[in-house]
Amino acid sequence: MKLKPKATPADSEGSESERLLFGGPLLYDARWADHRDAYFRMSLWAMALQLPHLVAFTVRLAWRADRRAMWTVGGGELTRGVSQAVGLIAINSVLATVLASGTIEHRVQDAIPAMIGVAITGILGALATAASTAGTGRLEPKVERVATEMYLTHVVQVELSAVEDAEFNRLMDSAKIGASEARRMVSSCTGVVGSLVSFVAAAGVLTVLHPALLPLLVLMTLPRSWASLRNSRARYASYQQWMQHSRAGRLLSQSLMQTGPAPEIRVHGVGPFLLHHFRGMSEAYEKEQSRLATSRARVRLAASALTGIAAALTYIALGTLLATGLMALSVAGTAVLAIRTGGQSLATLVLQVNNLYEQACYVQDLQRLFQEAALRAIPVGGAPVPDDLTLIRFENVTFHYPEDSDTDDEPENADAPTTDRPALKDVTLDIPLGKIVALVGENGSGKTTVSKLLAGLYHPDDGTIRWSGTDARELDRARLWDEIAIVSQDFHRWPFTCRMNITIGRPERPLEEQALEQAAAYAGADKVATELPRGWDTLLNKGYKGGRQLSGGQWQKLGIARARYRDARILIVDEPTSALDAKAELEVFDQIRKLADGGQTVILITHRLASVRHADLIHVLDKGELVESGTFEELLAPSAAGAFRELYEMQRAQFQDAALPSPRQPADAEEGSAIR
Ligand SMILES: Nc1ncnc2c1ncn2[C@@H]1O[C@H](COP(=O)(O)OP(=O)(O)OP(=O)(O)O)[C@@H](O)[C@H]1O
Repeated sequence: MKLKPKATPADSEGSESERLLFGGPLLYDARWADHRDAYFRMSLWAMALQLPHLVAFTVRLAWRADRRAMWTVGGGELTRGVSQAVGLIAINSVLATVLASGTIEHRVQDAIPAMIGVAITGILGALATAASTAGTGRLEPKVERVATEMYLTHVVQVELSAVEDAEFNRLMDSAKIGASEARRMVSSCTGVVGSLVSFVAAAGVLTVLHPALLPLLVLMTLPRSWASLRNSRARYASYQQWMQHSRAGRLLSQSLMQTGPAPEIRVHGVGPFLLHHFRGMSEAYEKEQSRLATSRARVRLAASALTGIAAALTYIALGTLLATGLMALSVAGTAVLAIRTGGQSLATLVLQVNNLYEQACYVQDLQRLFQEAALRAIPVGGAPVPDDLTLIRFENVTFHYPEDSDTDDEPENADAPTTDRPALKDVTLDIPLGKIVALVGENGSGKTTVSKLLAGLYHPDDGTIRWSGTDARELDRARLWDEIAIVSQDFHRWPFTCRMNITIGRPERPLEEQALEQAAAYAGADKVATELPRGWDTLLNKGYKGGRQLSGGQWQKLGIARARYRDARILIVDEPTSALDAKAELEVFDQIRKLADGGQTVILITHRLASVRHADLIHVLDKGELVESGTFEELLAPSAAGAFRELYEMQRAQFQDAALPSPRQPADAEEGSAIR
């Protein structure tokens, strides 16, 4: 049986909401599933072969999580199954003795040992079940924690390009469920062991009673097995196809709940608009749910009909054996019991195997994520950063941002001029250590990209970045990052305390109060903390008890203080003062200058050209290319007449046009009052 996700013509175009808000259909189509995901091509048989491997994976997780609990669960289930088998044999013995010839007193007396056996196996079974339940309860959360930790460890170790890749995100989504499914797999595995042992016991007893009864029992459960497996597979296929759509739906609902967009949602009336689209997308998903439910009901109906026929056949066979004298009445009684017990065990076994199968699909994604993350992991080790670092040089660097690995469609607007334009093209520039180096240029000219490549977040497609002669690719990335502190345009506003928002700049070091005070004073963040109700301990997360919100400028001061606290050799500041008032801006630039005087390298990205007056070197970028380099004076020299001078003139003209009105003279005032 091979399943493909359903793709209707409407899916291929996407709903109105998908087109309007997300630019196109969000469903992964069947064609995608065909070549991207081997799972959909996997037959049930191939999956069944995979199952032991996935069960072994979960057992290893359980082993890592809590060995004692694992032994308790395994031992408990085995004991339960064995006591059930022995119990059946004891019941058979009781029935045979009671239905034999002789006086009733004698027959009951003879049956007492077997009855005691039945009671003991019953008590043992109950104790074993209790032990197994307690063990499973202890093991499950631990397995989920271990799986989640492994998941997160792999995710944080991948390159930035992987985190930005839609296909890797899809895998992360699916594998995240794998971590919680691994937890459920523990109880399913337990259930499989328990029901398998019970079934084997009942089957053994049945075979002894009459060999013909066993195949009939198996026949009874086959249709149900087929139905369950088919339905789980359909559910998983649908989940995979709709995953991105569901994520987008969650995005809409979260946007409506978050504090960030809340003011705009209210003032601009975005709420009803988003709600409308949320409803539209939810309704589309509801249709898919209904389709699944209808298909599930059909499959189950067919399975029930087949099970009924098989049950009838089994009881007819039993009746025939009785009628023809091939089976004694006592044996038939035990057979009915064994069929019932065995049937129940088999039904539970099928259900548990089915659960296991469905959970294994997600756990398989977890394993795939581990493999993929290992392939895309940031390499560990490498050359140390040279001690005598004096210069970082970009040599003919060309860089394209990585494409999504699943966007192999032709772009709709193939003539768009920027479609394949590199973010940086053949850029050669120097960053001397211990200096202030400014990167300027229009929006999208490549300034931030230069800083990201410098920070080792990406590698060039062509060309080389050399740290005092050593190719940055060969450097140990952890050591390279140790040299760098960043305040990016969109630095993260951690939803933690004010103190943590600064000291998280050096998370590996114990908190240093003095360094915190210094870094805060440097960026003017000390005043921000003083004005907060609980000072440094104020939680900066408005939705929580005692949580506060800061202004954009106050946040920016924390961001700058964080980078300062990191105390790295190279400080990258990307638009550091965009939200600061004029006084704070002057103070920050003054501090940045002092840093360079103290030997720190500052990479300053800004649109305020007057602020780069004190830079030792200015690189001007345009459409990803370096167009000018020099000092402020050199770039403004009349002979230069380049991009920098042009931009600077434009900014200066804005201020010149807005001449300050002269203070009003008393005579003017009188004149004014006369006019009034
Ligand atoms: N993560 C990314 N993935 C794909 N393309 C990107 C990414 N970041 C930037 N770009 C593209 O790379 C080009 C250069 O962007 P970059 O952010 O370096 O410009 P910038 O000079 O810093 O602009 P701004 O002054 O607006 O901050 C732009 O065309 C931008 O769209």
